[in-house]
Amino acid sequence: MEYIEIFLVIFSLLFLFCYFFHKKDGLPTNWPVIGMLPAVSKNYHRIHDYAVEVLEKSQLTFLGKGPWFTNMKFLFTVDPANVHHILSKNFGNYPRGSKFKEISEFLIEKVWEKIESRLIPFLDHASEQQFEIDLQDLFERFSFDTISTVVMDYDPESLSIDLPNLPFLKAVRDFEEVIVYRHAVPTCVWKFQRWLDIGQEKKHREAWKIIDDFIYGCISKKREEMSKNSKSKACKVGNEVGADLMTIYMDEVRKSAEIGSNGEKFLRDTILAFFFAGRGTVGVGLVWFFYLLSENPHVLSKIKEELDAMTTQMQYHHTDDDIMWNRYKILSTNFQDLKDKLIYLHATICEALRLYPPVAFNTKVPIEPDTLPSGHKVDSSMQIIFSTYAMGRMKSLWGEDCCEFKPERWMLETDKIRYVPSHKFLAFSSGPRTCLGKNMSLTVMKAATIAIISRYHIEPVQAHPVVPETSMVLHMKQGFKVKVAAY
Ligand code: HEM
Repeated sequence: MEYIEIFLVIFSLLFLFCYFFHKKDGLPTNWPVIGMLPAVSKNYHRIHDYAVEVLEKSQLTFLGKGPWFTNMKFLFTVDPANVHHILSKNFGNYPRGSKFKEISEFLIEKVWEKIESRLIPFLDHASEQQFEIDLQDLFERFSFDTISTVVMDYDPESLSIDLPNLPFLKAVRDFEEVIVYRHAVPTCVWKFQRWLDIGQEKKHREAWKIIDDFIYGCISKKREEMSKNSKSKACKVGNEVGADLMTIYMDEVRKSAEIGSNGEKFLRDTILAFFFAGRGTVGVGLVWFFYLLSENPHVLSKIKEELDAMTTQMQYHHTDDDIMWNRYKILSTNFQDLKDKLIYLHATICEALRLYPPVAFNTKVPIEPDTLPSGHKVDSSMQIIFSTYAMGRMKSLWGEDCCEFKPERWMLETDKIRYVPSHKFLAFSSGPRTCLGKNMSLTVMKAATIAIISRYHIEPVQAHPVVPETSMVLHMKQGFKVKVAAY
């Protein structure tokens, strides 16, 4: 038999095999040898929405398998009972202890400073010159500068009029891209690439060096500053207005015998963890929020109504200059007012984070074998994946209108916020590992929203569909192009 005939026979057999064994229920088929690779490859470009379809059809939990040689097993779940079990009840079995302090509200003044000194001048300029801007890029730069200032007391000024291309910003983007790549390919593949120092792994090494040098540079600069003037504002810690996280943690390292000689590395790791956790997430949260507002002008009007009512009702006697902008400023730097009084704005942000959670999925690996409330057995050979994106879009959890943007679902009739347990609204995770920047993020998002909607009209100029990228942080695939006009 000629080779071509042998090939045709094998091909026909494979075709018949695929035809008879292909599952007709819309769930991915687990093929011999290649596992679920075909279904995943076919839907990779729309992986988040594919997760919604699969999990809706499989009663909220689905067991996925990679090619046999990788021995990859994944349990995808959006079942609130499983989430509660893993992240709270049996937390010890799904490790990584928290060594962080919650970011405190006193840092909000630094946030407003960034709004006034960076965001507003840029938007004024864009409005005067009438040029198109990518709101995603703008918010990424805004949150990059804000988080750097809050965490390291350093403003990289990435949000300047000329939108500079900073090596550190690029290194951070490269680094995040490689992390996603490592999740997507078998461990042996990326480890081999690392050994050869090629491709994504070479990029990772180079990016890591830039980030490492930068963070250590900031630490030693801060040390110098502190030793030069030990009584300066920067050295006062605790609830002192103006202290950044690095200063607070340096004080912790100085006091703690346990950290000892690892102090420098502890500081680097802690600063990095905050930095990575906060940098992309806030920007992405804001861009989806503004996209949803542009699609739902009635919601924007209601936020403005609430804001107007607040600023006119509240008596800010302690300001001499009672112009509107100062009222917004006072409101936006009052942590308690932002938290308790702007109920509709709060509901709107929660609703946006439900539909477009900045951290689209999260993974855990059990230490010991365990049985989840859904009956699924898990062990240490298995990765458990929570799709936060899919969880916000399950009909069984949020009702038939789950894909609609309805801030009212977060409100009680008494105009109070409806309590939703964190194992159902997973945007900030749940249990002892809940996001430590949650309150800060909500505050930053509210302050930025107040500043923007009170001054500008935003007009989308999208010529393409707005869709999420296949990545852990839910970026928009092609950004969000808009024009701004000052009122
Ligand atoms: C809208 C914005 C944000 C969202 C949606 C978000 C979401 C999350 C999620 C899902 C986790 C859990 C990750 C895991 O289990 O591995 C997390 C952890 C964390 N987040 Fe955020 N985050 C946001 C903003 C921030 C900000 C601004 C900061 C601080 C600058 C921050 C600091 C942290 C830290 C330190 C952790 C790790 C907590 C621990 O390990 O105990 N986050 N965040």
